[in-house]
Formats: sequence, structure tokens, C-alpha cells
Amino acid sequence: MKEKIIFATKNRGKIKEINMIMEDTNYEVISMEDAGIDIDIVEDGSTFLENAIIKAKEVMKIADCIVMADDSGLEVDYLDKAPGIYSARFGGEDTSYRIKNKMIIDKLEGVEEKDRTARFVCAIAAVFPDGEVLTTRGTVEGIIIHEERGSNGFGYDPIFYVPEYSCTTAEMDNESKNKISHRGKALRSMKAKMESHRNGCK
Ligand SMILES: O=P(O)(O)OP(=O)(O)OP(=O)(O)OC[C@H]1O[C@@H](n2cnc3c(O)ncnc32)[C@H](O)[C@@H]1O
Ligand SMILES: [Mg+2]
Repeated sequence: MKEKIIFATKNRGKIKEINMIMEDTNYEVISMEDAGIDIDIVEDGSTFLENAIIKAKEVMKIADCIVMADDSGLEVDYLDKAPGIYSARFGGEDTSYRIKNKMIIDKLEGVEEKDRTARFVCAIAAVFPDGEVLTTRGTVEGIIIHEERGSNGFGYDPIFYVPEYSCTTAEMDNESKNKISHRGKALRSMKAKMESHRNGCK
């Protein structure tokens, strides 16, 4: 039987991607919703990593299995790496991504191509019932384009263009995005770390 992992997120876009990446493991990933856990977690850390650990530990207080969490966001170099850890709250928590994306585009009005660099960052924390914490991080580099393109993915995907693939992450299917994304990289590193952890060599 597969070992259960609760993924401490309320973001359905993340869960979809994570389930695809974890499909070939001995773990069954379930969402907080599936686990019947409905708590609001205050993300008051000062880094992606701190926030990922906060989320995982908060859910661990009421769980009896491995808990994993992802804290991620968009860093725009021209905006001094904003919105960064405030990506979900940028422009207001309930503001639509159509508007958030437009706000980023507007802030970059007149900015040349070479200065429109950005990256998605993802930190993942896994907390084990014995208190052990494993962490990983992944990034993907891109540039902010001038209008939304594509309708896959979620959040800032429609304005995040990856030059090597000549498309935005919203124009990729989930499988292609997972291959190159911050979340895909961080989660594959986590899979490898958990494998060593299982074998007793930490
Ligand atoms: O905290 P949880 O419940 O996991 O869900 P969340 O949506 O609040 O997630 P974060 O706190 O980690 O904030 C991440 C923000 O960065 C954006 N983001 C993260 N990964 C992304 C991706 O792969 N594509 C597009 N936007 C992404 C996302 O839309 C959020 O605004
Ligand atoms: Mg959040």
C-alpha cells in the first residue's frame, strides 16, 4: 500500500502538477481538502523556505503522516525581485490573476527586453512524524512578456515566457511545464532526498 503524504496547499493548480510528478512513487499525495483539513495558515516567514516549513509544520500538528508544503512565487528582477514571497498577496489576495498580471506588465512599461528577466522560485519542505524536516528548492528563468499568452497552468504563467521553449508556461501542457519548472525541479529533488532518507542515509 502506498504511504500517504498530505500536501499542505489550498492551490488546485499546484496539486494537479504535484500529483503528476509523484505518480511514479510509493506515495499517495492527498490535498488538505481530501484530508478534511481546513485551516488558514499565516505565511509570515521572510523566505520561501521559511514559509514552506511553516505550512508543513502547521498541518503536521493535526496530521499523522508525512506533510509536504510548497511556497513559491515570481521574482521580477526590474522590480527588485518583487512580488517574491508576496506573489499570492500582490495587488490583494482576492484580486484576479488577469489583474495581477496586468499590474506587472504595467510596471514594466517601456522596459527593454533584456531587463525583463524573471524567475519562478519554489521551496518545498517535507516534515516527517518523527520531526525530521527535508527541504529543496527549484527555479526556472524567463522573461515577462507584454500581454498574456496561453490558458494552461495558473497564476502568473500567462506572462512568464521561457526563451528556450519559445512559449509561456501557460502555453505548455502540465507534463512539459513539470519538466522545466521550479516546482518540478524542487519536487524531483525532494523525491531523491526522500529515497535516501528511506534508505537510512540522510
Ligand atoms: O499557500 P498555498 O495554499 O500553497 O497556495 P498559494 O496559491 O497561496 O501559494 P503560495 O503562497 O506559495 O503563493 C504562490 C504564488 O506564486 C504564484 N505561483 C507559484 N507557482 C506558480 C506557477 O507554477 N505558475 C504561476 N504562478 C505561480 C501563485 O499564483 C501564487 O500567487
Ligand atoms: Mg499561500
